[in-house]
Amino acid sequence: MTNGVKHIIAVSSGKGGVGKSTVTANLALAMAALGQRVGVLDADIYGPSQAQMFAVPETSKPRSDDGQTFDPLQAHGIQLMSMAFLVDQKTPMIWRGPMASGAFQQLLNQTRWDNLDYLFIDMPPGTGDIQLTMAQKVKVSGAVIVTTPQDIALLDAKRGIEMFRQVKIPVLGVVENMSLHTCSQCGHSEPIFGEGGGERIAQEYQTELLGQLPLSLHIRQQMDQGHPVVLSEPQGQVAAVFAAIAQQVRDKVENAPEEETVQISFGD
Ligand SMILES: Nc1ncnc2c1ncn2[C@@H]1O[C@H](COP(=O)(O)OP(=O)(O)OP(=O)(O)O)[C@@H](O)[C@H]1O
Repeated sequence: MTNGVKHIIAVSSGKGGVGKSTVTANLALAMAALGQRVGVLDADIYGPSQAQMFAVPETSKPRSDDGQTFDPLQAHGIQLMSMAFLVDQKTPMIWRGPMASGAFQQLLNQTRWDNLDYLFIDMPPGTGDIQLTMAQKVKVSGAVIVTTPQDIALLDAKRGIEMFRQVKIPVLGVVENMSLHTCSQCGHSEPIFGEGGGERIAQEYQTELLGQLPLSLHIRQQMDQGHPVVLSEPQGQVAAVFAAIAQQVRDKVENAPEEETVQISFGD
């Protein structure tokens, strides 16, 4: 077990830009609203965005009293660590790649998480080194797959589900983001990225559609300002969807049979 953490939940997407980080931040806050102690680890080395989403100033660095371990930052009641704190974002992508697994392990092992019930990991998109490192090195209670209903995103999401299955990490379900857009002027709703994709993929892989989130100007604006919608509109419809997703995640993890969370060994 990772020190100080009861359950690790990987939030993953096949394709970039489908809203994985937005879902991670809001889901973490929704889980905290259920009375759980929650942390977020931003492992998206190619575009760490959690610090911005939690309104943490760019210059913030985690404290290290002993030079070996880091204290996570605190934001909106969430313990936060990010690749962005360790890897200079001006370092070219091509160099960041090989550093990724090492930096990820460092974040996992050298962060002094304070008694967390849930640690949500914002994964880089795709099925690369970090995913494998995670599967090899830590016990993950489950993965949440984020996708838009668009065919191209679904195709990549399927690859993600298959990868988690192969490494024996239980897939807790699918979150369909940017499902429907309702025009703020005329009220007309349109499925800009297609319809029913999340449900189809959930059925195909015998998992569940955990929730559907609208494509909404408000979600984007609040996120950019560092006030995720779950915080800024706790009584709103979107917060209710996140609350329902958080409850399902908690129920699935807490009721999982012991063997489902057993880690396979790659014999490293
Ligand atoms: N439901 C939504 N409605 C409107 N905008 C959204 C929604 N979800 C996410 N966004 C916006 O889309 C952009 C991409 O979202 P986000 O960074 O969460 O995606 P990602 O999948 O984590 O991307 P990456 O793979 O690049 O890290 C952001 O500007 C975010 O505010």
